[in-house]
Amino acid sequence: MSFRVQPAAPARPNRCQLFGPGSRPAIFEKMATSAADVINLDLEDSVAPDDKPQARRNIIDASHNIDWGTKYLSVRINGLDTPYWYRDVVELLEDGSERIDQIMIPKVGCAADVYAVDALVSAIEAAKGRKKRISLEVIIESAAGIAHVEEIAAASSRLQAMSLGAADFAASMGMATTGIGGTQENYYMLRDGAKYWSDPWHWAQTAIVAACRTHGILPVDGPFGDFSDDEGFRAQALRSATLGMVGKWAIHPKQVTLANEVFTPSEAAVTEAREILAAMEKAKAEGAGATVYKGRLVDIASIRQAEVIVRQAEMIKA
Ligand SMILES: CC(C)(COP(=O)(O)OP(=O)(O)OC[C@H]1O[C@@H](n2cnc3c(N)ncnc32)[C@H](O)[C@@H]1OP(=O)(O)O)[C@@H](O)C(=O)NCCC(=O)NCCSC(=O)C[C@H](O)C(=O)O
Ligand SMILES: [Mg+2]
Repeated sequence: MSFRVQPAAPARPNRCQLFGPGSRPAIFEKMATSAADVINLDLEDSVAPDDKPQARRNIIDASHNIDWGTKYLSVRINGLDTPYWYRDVVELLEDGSERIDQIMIPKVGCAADVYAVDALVSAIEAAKGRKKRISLEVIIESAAGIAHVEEIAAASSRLQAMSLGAADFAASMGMATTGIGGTQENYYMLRDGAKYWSDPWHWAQTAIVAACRTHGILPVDGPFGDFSDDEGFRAQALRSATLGMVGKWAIHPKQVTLANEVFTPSEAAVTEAREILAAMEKAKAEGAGATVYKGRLVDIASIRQAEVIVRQAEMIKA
């Protein structure tokens, strides 16, 4: 291990982030009673330009009047290249209730983007005497974002989560697809005439996970656009979980259960992790640093792997 200890990510469940347009207040109550851990009310791309002022007011009202229970309540502001973002932050934090937990910044391209929002949030919090410290989350969804992912992860002590936004990412990278996540028809290897599909999102996800884990941030997989394809969603989410991501967005309520299922460690996985920990305790007592569990090697690194699963399960139960 490096002399610089890897910081822990925030200990709160983030298995599913359910999105809804700020211009569609009729669904806010449904979002609040959903099983998602995080709610993202949107002011950005799901809201038409003319509707943005009203969408802000809808979200401000909802922060006062809707019972959001234990949900982590996040609002996606507009990008820093638009004329909207500063009013989003000012109105939300001057007029919105203390129930707002987090601001999501889209299309972050460098650390200074996060710094700018942090500075504005800090000034409003101080001026208004807001009690709760607002956290930030960012979306990596551009070539610049992925190129600067590590400096972005280190940009602010407010930063808690980072998502991959597959749609804008594909556009910014010039990828030849209109698909949002999942298998892409033309991304395959050919062997003996048979196609083997590969995962074009894998490298970006891995870069995000590494940056997040280095700086104690939650890595999250973004949207899966085809909400009629449950199996496609599940496959994408399982790959993300295997890579170290903690959750995934839902752009339709039917995706919430799927995400929660994948990002909640199964009883079998938790039992196995606990058995590995017990086997290693026994090995340690016998003076050994490694042992055999179900015919395979487990050693001190296996303790750290098993602890990831047990910690995740305990945090979700708490
Ligand atoms: C995708 C939708 C527009 C679909 O809405 P709708 O046509 O109403 O769907 P259904 O008729 O199937 O709805 C069934 C019931 O569920 C309720 N509903 C719908 N959506 C939501 C929701 N988000 N949360 C809670 N409840 C919802 C309906 O009211 C129906 O209820 P009932 O009548 O009582 O049965 C819509 O789902 C939607 O707007 N989704 C969110 C879109 C969004 O926020 N997009 C932004 C995030 S993705 C993105 O930005 C890309 C990213 O940045 C990137 O670059 O990758
Ligand atoms: Mg986007």
